[in-house]
Amino acid sequence: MTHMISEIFHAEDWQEVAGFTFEDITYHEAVVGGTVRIAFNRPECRNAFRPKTVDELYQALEHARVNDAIGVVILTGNGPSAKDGGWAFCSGGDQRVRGKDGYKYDGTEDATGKNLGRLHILEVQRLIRFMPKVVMAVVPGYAVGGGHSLHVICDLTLASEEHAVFQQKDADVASFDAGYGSAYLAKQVGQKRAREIFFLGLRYTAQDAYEMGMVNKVVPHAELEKKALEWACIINDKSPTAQKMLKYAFNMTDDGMVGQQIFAGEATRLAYGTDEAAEGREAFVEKRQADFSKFSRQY
Ligand SMILES: CC(C)(COP(=O)(O)OP(=O)(O)OC[C@H]1O[C@@H](n2cnc3c(N)ncnc32)[C@H](O)[C@@H]1OP(=O)(O)O)[C@@H](O)C(=O)NCCC(=O)NCCSC(=O)CCC(=O)c1ccccc1C(=O)O
Repeated sequence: MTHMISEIFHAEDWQEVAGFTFEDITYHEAVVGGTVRIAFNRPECRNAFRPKTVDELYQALEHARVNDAIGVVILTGNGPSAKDGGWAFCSGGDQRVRGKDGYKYDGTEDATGKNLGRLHILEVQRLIRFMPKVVMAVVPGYAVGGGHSLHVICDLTLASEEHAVFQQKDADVASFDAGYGSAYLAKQVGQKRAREIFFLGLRYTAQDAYEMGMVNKVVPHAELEKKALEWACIINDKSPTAQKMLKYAFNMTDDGMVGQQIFAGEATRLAYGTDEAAEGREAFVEKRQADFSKFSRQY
């Protein structure tokens, strides 16, 4: 018997990525190739993340990041909840395990053995931000708190017309995403709107979020995952180098020296592919003076 992943998941389009035994997420690769689907799998608590969830998410994202066959990562939430039928992308940090120093592992899960609290969802945010792939948030229900921040940091967001709810409740539970979740949000929707979203913590529909500029497309719920894979295929049909450089170019204006470093690193890789770079390397290895005289100064 096939285990149901999510009511709007199309099993024929995906195969499970081998080699992992995840509990809090599911991880699939598209049968057509080029795309992976990573999904929160705790629908009974609106896909809230505990430290174990974040560890698994980081592992899957890192696996996708270094896989050169992958161009698009779909990040979504499985559902609905068997308890009450509710849908969620992610409702942020699991408040039941929040301690004074961050979110706590239960019992033996803590690799340090010291039961140190974690806030490593921020490491996941950076992984999404800096990976040379298009990351698409596919929001079938609540995107709240740290879950809202995750959608903000993704390159694109598709949202369920019927069930998506965008809400920033950090301040209700005395938390604050003072990084991308707020400052980058303001770049998307404007300062007044971003401040409203955080200071009031109101609920917004997919259509509201689209009109504000933080959602790319509002999609009927039943078609959400098909549309996401369709968009992923369109993205993957284009030049991988162009797509990678575009993502880094979009990031660079907001990412300071790190953004410059990442963009420049990829420019260096492109330069390594030229005859000019080969001459520099070969001259060193052959212990001779490099001859760059035949190379153009065209710009
Ligand atoms: C999401 C809701 C608005 C949905 O409401 P509703 O449909 O009425 O469902 P409920 O009955 O409330 O929920 C069903 C069930 O799920 C449990 N649950 C929901 N969310 C959580 C959660 N976040 N943690 C634990 N449990 C959750 C709920 O208790 C119910 O359980 P039952 O046993 O069935 O009763 C609503 O659920 C809601 O408001 N949820 C809480 C949203 C929230 O406050 N999220 C945390 C915000 S803070 C945060 O995410 C910080 C993250 C972080 O690590 C961080 C750290 C440092 C800097 C930045 C960040 C960052 O923001 O990323």
